[in-house]
Amino acid sequence: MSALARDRLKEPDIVLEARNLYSYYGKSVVLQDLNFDLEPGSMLAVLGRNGVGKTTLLRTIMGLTDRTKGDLFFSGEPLGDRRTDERAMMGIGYVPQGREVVPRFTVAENLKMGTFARKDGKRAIPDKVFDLFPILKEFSERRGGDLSGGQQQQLAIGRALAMNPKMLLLDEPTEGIQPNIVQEIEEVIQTLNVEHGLTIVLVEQNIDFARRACDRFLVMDKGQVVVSGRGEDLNDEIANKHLTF
Ligand SMILES: Nc1ncnc2c1ncn2[C@@H]1O[C@H](COP(=O)(O)OP(=O)(O)OP(=O)(O)O)[C@@H](O)[C@H]1O
Repeated sequence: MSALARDRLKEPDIVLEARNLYSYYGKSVVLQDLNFDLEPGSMLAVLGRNGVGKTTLLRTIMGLTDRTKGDLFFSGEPLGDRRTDERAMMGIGYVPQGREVVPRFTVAENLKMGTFARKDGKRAIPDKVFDLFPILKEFSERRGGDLSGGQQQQLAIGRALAMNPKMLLLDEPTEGIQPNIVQEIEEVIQTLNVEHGLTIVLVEQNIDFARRACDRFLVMDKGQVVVSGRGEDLNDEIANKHLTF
């Protein structure tokens, strides 16, 4: 273990830490020299125009890009050579863009898939999932593919919660969802963060929600962080300069 890794193990007060992080698809570099910390129970918004590398950041945290350089620590442990399934077992839950619900599986079967990444071997779907999303209980025998977009998003979040994660990565969870469900999903995200103390990394297009809900934000451009700060400091000037099309 490197000296840097040893130092990080002494600092369990940081859940996620990136130091000089680069990430590649094949030979193309996508993320360049990212540096950030995430405290336990905090929520980080990752913002930026299309194609700047937001999804790639989440995929890098999950070990789903071809190659990385630099350091990434989760609860003080280096993630560098860990496989994706090991990262899930360590407590990183991932809700990808587009949800990736298995359409032929029932709601209950989709949720059960989430439990396979539990360290404690428990296969029961935690009550918390149904408390947060009662519709998933009601529709537990329906096929995932028959649910509406908003219900599929709830299922995808529920599936990630079924593994009892320490940190949740959410990629544009309200994209393409009807407005009445958007508010419901935003409320659940805030509940998970504020009441359940879950650490969250949220890729988000909705600046108002990011400002309201997040402790910190990063704005990315061409694979780099161009502005970062506290959620409440996410102002119109930053939005106009880096986030409007
Ligand atoms: N699997 C891949 N192989 C090669 N290049 C990729 C791959 N996925 C993404 N890229 C490239 O990496 C860059 C960043 O893409 P990424 O999807 O991370 O951006 P994004 O900010 O999440 O965009 P969006 O808001 O559209 O989802 C883009 O130039 C994209 O073309």
